[in-house]
Amino acid sequence: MTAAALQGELVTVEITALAAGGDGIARLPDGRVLFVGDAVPGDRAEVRLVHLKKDCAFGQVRRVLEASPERVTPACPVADRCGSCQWQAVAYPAQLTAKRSQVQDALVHLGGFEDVPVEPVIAQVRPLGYRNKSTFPVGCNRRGEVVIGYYRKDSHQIVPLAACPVQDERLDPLLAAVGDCIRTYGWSIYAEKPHRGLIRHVSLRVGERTGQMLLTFVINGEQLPGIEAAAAHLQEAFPALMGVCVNTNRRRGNTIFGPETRCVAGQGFIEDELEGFRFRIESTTFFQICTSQAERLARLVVEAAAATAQMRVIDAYCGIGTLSLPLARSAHQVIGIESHPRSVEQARINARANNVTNCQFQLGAVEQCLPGLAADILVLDPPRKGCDPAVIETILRLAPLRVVYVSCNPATLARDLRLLVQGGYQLQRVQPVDMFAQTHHIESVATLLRGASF
Ligand SMILES: C[S@@+](CC[C@H](N)C(=O)[O-])C[C@H]1O[C@@H](n2cnc3c(N)ncnc32)[C@H](O)[C@@H]1O
Repeated sequence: MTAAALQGELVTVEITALAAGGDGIARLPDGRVLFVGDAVPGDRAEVRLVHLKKDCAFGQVRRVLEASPERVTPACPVADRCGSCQWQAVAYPAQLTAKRSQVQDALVHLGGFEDVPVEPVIAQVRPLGYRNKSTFPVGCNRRGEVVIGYYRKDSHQIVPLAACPVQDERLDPLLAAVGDCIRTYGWSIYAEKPHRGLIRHVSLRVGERTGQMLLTFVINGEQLPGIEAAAAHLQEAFPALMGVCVNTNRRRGNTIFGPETRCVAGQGFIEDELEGFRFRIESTTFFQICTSQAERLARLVVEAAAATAQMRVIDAYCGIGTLSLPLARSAHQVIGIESHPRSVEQARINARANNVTNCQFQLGAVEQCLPGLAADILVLDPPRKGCDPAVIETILRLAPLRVVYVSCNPATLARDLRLLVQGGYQLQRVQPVDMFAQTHHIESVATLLRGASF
């Protein structure tokens, strides 16, 4: 009989694959699945067991005994500590293979599909330096010095960053200058437990195509003393910095942005280009993290929707209209639905500024707006939690010819596709698109056709 593994014990294992959350997968001698942090498929490693459960266990690589051929030196000097990227040590082609399996596995195990048409992942042209937005928590180290960086995995301890190789390199000097600015002005730093102090997060945005930048301080208060002078100083040093904003978030908890954003210098938005359109992007409006991949995604959605000049398209969860405007080129009419008021406002401005006259936007939850509409084609791009069951019921009742489902979460995608297929749709194709190189996250576009059972 195999002796039971103990917490804290060191075990030697072979890593066979990467799991959905980013950990490597191995097996304990008793057969239990072991999820291993910082592992690469093909590694033989000494692993410390940190948490044991009845049916699985969790561990952390302590020493790589034989490195996998897929193991590479991370581009980031703090990759072993920073919780933002899980796969910096995994060669990019192996990341893509793992992401495709992740989508396939979710569809098979969570969606109950047998024969799944998952295409190879569309890779990012630049797997580093692609992030057009970074939002960093701000804290103090033990010496009371201001630190800006990402949280360590499973903690709220900040790993200080001088630069981030995953973000657009034009944001690196701005990040350093923002740190200097906070120190110079002596603004107090927010502490979670006592819920005191001002500066909580800083958010940096850059237009990949335009180079325009936007800086937002998220504060636990209304006023940041001296912000006008600080902003003027930053704008002088960074001519591409279009504006500086202050967002007020007085709530406890992990939600980054509060409900109110004020522009304190310049303008409260940047512009970027996608598929020949120019989009306004504010600090709190959604815009895909990599503009060039967002463009590929938009092309895929337009292709999959295959709208003709007679057709009406609904773009549900439309954000600022980055899919609606490209869809409007071939459709008779596009109706966007979005619950975030600033995004709807921006979507309308974006349509007008780009001379798109056949797009309308409704403010409200898809759950509430969709039942009153009719469409030939439905595009869905919900947040990670996927669609509310009421939305799926409405889709089955409205019965559009095609449904194009864009998802950043294979698990909820699999759940919702299953419901649509049970309701009579045929799953035609699933195309994963990498939007988040160096992390375990993956975007997918699924195309469904209304079946004969309608
Ligand atoms: C993943 S983003 C997609 C945005 C857009 N399609 C794009 O590509 O930029 C999801 C959007 O859905 C919005 N949203 C979240 N829940 C919603 C709901 N129940 N009804 C309408 N919009 C919602 C969010 O505000 C966000 O803009």
